[in-house]
Amino acid sequence: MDNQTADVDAVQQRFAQLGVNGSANLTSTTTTDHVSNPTPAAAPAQPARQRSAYVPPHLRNLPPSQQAQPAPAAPSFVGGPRGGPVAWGGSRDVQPAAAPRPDGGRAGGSWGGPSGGDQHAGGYQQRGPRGPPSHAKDPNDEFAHRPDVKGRDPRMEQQLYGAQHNSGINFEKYDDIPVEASGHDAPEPIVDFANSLLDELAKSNVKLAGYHHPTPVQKHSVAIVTSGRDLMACAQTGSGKTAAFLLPILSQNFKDGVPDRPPTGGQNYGRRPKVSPSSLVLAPTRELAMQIYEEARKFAYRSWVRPCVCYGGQPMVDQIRDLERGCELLVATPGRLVDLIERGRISLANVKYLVLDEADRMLDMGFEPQIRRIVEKEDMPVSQARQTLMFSATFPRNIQMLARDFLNDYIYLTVGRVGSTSENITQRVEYVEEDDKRSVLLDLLYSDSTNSGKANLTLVFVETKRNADMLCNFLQSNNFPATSIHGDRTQREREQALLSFRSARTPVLVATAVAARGLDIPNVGHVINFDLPSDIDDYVHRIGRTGRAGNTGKATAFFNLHRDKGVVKELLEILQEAHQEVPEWLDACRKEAEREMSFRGYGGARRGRGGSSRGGSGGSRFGGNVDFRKSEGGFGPRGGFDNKPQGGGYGGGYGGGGYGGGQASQSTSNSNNNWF
Ligand SMILES: Nc1ncnc2c1ncn2[C@@H]1O[C@H](COP(=O)(O)OP(=O)(O)OP(=O)(O)O)[C@@H](O)[C@H]1O
Repeated sequence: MDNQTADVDAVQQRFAQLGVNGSANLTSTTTTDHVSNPTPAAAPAQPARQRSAYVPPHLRNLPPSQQAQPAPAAPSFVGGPRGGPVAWGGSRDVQPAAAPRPDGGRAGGSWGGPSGGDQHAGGYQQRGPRGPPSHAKDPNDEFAHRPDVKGRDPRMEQQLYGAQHNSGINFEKYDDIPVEASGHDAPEPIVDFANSLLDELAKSNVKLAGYHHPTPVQKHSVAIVTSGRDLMACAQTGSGKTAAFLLPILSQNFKDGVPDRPPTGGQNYGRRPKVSPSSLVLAPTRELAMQIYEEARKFAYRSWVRPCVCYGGQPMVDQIRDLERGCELLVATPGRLVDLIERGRISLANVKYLVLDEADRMLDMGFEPQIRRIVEKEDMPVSQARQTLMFSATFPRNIQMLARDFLNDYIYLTVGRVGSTSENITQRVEYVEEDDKRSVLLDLLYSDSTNSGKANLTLVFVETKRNADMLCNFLQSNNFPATSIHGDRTQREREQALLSFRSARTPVLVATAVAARGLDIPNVGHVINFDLPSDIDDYVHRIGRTGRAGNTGKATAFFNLHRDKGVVKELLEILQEAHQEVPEWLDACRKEAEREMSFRGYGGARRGRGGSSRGGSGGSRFGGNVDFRKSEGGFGPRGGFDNKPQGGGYGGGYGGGGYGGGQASQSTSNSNNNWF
């Protein structure tokens, strides 16, 4: 038997063991054909089909006698953990035990963690006896004249900036995206980093990070924040929002100079002093918090600003120990931060810069009480005495209400249409019945692995934790190296799964919505919505895990009318908005769904939102690309609003259910526990 035949046999055996039943008509078509063109009428009521053994796409058009004959070599993923290929048919051991440590060997996986030695950009010189020696400053150093800037540390630079993934492809195309900044006296955007008002150390770190041009959101945000204004910014996924808030804040920190107070905040009535950061970033998920923290380390390099991160699922004692070594910029999830405040370990009295990243997600996850407590009921300075920034790719109206309470005379910045998807992502929607989903998924994974010449990672989203485990097991049992991430896995397991995925050891990650937001993983080439989410904003964030920073990516959604009719209208709008191909059957499904909903008396989209998730207009989701202050009383401090929480729905958009009574968080907090 020659090698090729052996490969094909191996592939055949793998698929033969699937226990996945392909339908009769599926076996005679290509991947695309069998899923994308059902007639709308036929789609909901598929005839009973005879089940047969799964036949991979490359063999489908051959007569049965040839189906076991030579075919393409077994697919492989290039770029395994040590740069070598990882064959699909390789080991089933998907544990990332010996994965490389891009962080230079910190404890606790790729995310490191406060307990894993001192990995802080600003902290390495403050280390105790076990740390490396301080790096003396070269007299020719460009910062030789600045006592607040430390010497260079090549090892640290390698750790922080070693693996740059910004390809720069299409990056300039961002300049075509329409930008709107509303609010009075919005400052002019910067043109480039070099000529901006950023502190010189910030500029130097930007260069080290490999950022040559600012993205549109960065151009505006740098100008707005350095001019001292509050900001609410909406920009597409992957468009550089993290640096858009970290850079100007750190730059302001550098300009402000080392504060004239002890790094740990001073008096605490005989107890250990409280940690008292000057910048606080709140993020919804642990993984996102870690990611922001890692970015902060890049931009804080050589400075006195020491970033720290705190999130649940990790021993509090380690985090406290790390905080006590000094913390000027704290990235935290709201729950853990409240715990630390309750234990008297953190004071917010010195906060000058407050950021809420993915604020809408935090509300959806039920964090509104914690956020309001942190911002309004502890010792944080009032909005006029701090700068507050809110960032997200989507901005439902309830978030605008939060902005009204937290922000002061802010600029509302939209880059592109709010909630739109990047045109760098090619989106496809395939009609797939529930029973066929696994089989179609295998087709897609198989064809990706044969077509792609580079290390492409695939992220598969499902709705429930249980389904994530089951699908992951299914893929593993078919020799597709996969791992999973969801809320029932321990933090360590979650971090290991991400590390394993990032390093392409397991190039398929099955995830619930816990991985939908903010995660920035290079080389995610394909996002598959195995289950479409019930909220279209989640769709936008999920597919935004690919096509980031000007790179291209693709997204495939499995749609069927039985399950997904609630999102069909908004999905269609998103496709049109991003100039994507809209299958005719999808439009027919929309009509069918609308007919059914009007028959049942639905007011609009699901979850009690009586209409669009933006603007509350009840119409198009893109009707709400507006600063709501425009329609409700103009700008200026507080925009002329009273500060009371809203009682009922907003403009008819939120009165129907989950968002009534100002309790947006509670209506969906359970879903966080059960689903993610
Ligand atoms: N000016 C820039 N030049 C080159 N790369 C950049 C620039 N700004 C950001 N990036 C890179 O782009 C990627 C995406 O950035 P980031 O994670 O901040 O996006 P985002 O807008 O926050 O996305 P999401 O909405 O999904 O959270 C990151 O890898 C980041 O390092």
